[in-house]
Amino acid sequence: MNKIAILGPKNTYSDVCFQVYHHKTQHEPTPIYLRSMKQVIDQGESLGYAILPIENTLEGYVQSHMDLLFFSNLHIDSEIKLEIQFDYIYKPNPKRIYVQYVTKNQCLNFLENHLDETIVLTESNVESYEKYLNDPEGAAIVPRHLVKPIDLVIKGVSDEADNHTRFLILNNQPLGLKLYNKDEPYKVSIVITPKEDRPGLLHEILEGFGDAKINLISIMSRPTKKKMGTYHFFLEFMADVSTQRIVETVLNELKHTFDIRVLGMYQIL
Ligand SMILES: O=C(O)C(=O)C[C@]1(C(=O)O)C=C[C@@H](O)C=C1
Repeated sequence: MNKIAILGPKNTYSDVCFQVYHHKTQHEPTPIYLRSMKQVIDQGESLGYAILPIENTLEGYVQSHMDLLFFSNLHIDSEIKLEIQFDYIYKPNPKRIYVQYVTKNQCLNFLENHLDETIVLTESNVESYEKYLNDPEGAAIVPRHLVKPIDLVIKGVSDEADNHTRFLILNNQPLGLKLYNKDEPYKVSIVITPKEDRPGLLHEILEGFGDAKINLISIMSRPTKKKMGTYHFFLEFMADVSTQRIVETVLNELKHTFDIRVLGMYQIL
């Protein structure tokens, strides 16, 4: 029986994503709740599945999570986007605000008005909630679904009301096109690493995709962490059965100059 590594404790947004994944696919690996995103990715490789929040409306790509994905052997199974809502709950005259490290960057305007309290970063939103419960002078930014009627609360503290996070469901299986709904377009995520450094490399990549009329969704560069000034490029684009051949041709062509790693060909659930 497969297991799935999820950022815990239970009821994090990653856990909500797992419930939605189960509902949409009827696939129910046993959830294993872990205390940090690094543990989720490390243990996901042996457990079979893992859930990784990768991008947010306000924060953009979560760079530390991207790096975890790049340096793992996991592939992308599918993608789920969730609405994210944060409220602030507090004890009278709080001295400390517990907030998860990605959540903090989604609530910067609110926190700017709370400079007298000490910000304590946590690994997950539910950890923030538990720390608040145990601290008589505590406050926390937490998902709305955790707030109880007895809590003192300020509702809606994200920088923008329309806030979404994109989660990747990862698996340790061999790479393959995973289609939950046939005939739907799918997304391709790849990492391109130049074999050597010379002018015009990025132009060559973009030209390859442009000439084939493949519509790129995003391109990001991240340090390879091997040598200062060396980067790999993370690209995402949409494809479907009619463009599958063209995509293969472009990737094969680029392989002459670049190391190409396909992270996944997957559907948005
Ligand atoms: O702490 C949680 O609830 C999580 O699932 C993690 C996480 C993240 O790291 O992006 C998920 C969604 C929100 O963007 C904030 C936090």
